[in-house]
Amino acid sequence: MEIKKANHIKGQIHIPGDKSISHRGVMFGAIADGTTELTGFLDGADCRSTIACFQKMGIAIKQDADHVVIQGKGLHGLTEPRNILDVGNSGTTTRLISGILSGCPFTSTLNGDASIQKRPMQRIIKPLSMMGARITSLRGNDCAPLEIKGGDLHAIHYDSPVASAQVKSAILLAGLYCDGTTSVTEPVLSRNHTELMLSGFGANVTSSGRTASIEGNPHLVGQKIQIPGDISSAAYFIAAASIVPNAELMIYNVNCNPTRDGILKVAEQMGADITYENRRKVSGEEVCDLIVRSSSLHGTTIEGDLIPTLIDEIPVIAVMAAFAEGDTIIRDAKELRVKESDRVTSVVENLNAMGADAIGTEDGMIIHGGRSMHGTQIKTYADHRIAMSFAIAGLAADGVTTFDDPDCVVISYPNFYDTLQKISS
Ligand SMILES: O=C(O)C1=C[C@@H](OP(=O)(O)O)[C@@H](O)[C@H](O)C1
Ligand SMILES: C=C(OP(=O)(O)O)C(=O)O
Repeated sequence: MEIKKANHIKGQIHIPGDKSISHRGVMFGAIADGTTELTGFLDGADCRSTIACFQKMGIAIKQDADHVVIQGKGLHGLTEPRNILDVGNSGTTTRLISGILSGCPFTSTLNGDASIQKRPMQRIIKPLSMMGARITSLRGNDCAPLEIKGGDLHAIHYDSPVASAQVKSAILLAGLYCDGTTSVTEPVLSRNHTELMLSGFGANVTSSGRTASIEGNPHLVGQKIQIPGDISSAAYFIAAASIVPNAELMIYNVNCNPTRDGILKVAEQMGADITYENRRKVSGEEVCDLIVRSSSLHGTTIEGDLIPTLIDEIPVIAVMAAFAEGDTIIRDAKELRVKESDRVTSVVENLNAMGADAIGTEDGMIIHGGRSMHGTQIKTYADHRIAMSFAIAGLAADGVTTFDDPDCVVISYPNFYDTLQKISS
């Protein structure tokens, strides 16, 4: 894959389904009674890992591209898997499924690729163990592989030290298997797809500020769910249309849930030209169409409550910052260091290799924008978001940009390069 400097961007695109919502649709469908039908499902490697895990526990799931039908067996219908559950590269699969497995009276083992074996799991092991699950990190390093012996849980209130929807969701899902109310308070509110979707399936979920609560033993009923496009995937095209001259791009069907829309706020704060059309609600989620045109961007500060609303978009925001005038400061984003790669290091290293002036900090980075940028071979660290972010940088940099592992985009956006080619020239 080679990316060359683009002279303009034009067109209309539909981006693939939201990854977070796709995972949840499969998981909640599996533990609901009856049929769940998902349209707009993200046919990416991470969501396929989630499907495969539930198939191994006796759930019939048929997938045809972005259409998925799940024959749910109810809260207590999963069967003990005969083999290891392979979570692949997916942190969301690992942490959410652990919440469900904690409630199931059998033993299971989760494992995944080299990246997942380095991601921190103590953050779910601790609260799920407090609820009564017996979870062992088999190599004693608080990472996968994990062995989970579930059953006999009790409700807790948990003050989470980390703003993480994966941690919150694991606890709420385990709470389904408890008598009474389970609740989680986060330091900063994280994405709320679990709360919205579980309540659509019939659970009694309430949210008040940074606290989400769930009543145990609900009757979950299969649903028809239309999954909106992923704002984390739209982010690459929002950035591209903002930094390439002569751009006008229509992006249809973007999930703009306020717990996910930080990229839009920050892009506008940096001077991006974004028009919103056709705001609507689809299957409980806010959706809109976007028109993005070229603009001249300037630096900004990104911190605090905004961080969880754009955590996965920081790599591409950093790229925008390198093409903006002035300084961009990103702080309170220590979580970047424990994603598919250490995204402080992987972003800063690649930006500087392209000619930018970026410095990594303990919890973020500082980018002195407006330097002259040139193509290079990008080190993706097998991280889909690094590959896609630097493909966008390549569109606005001089020369040619290549990648050591371009195919890692299959995790969240298999057709990424096709769509990029279609709209840029
Ligand atoms: O719940 C989810 O679907 C996700 C939550 C976020 O992770 P954390 O919960 O670790 O912040 C995000 O980075 C990830 O891509 C998806
Ligand atoms: C962090 C991500 O996903 P996960 O945690 O599910 O691996 C991501 O998609 O950027």
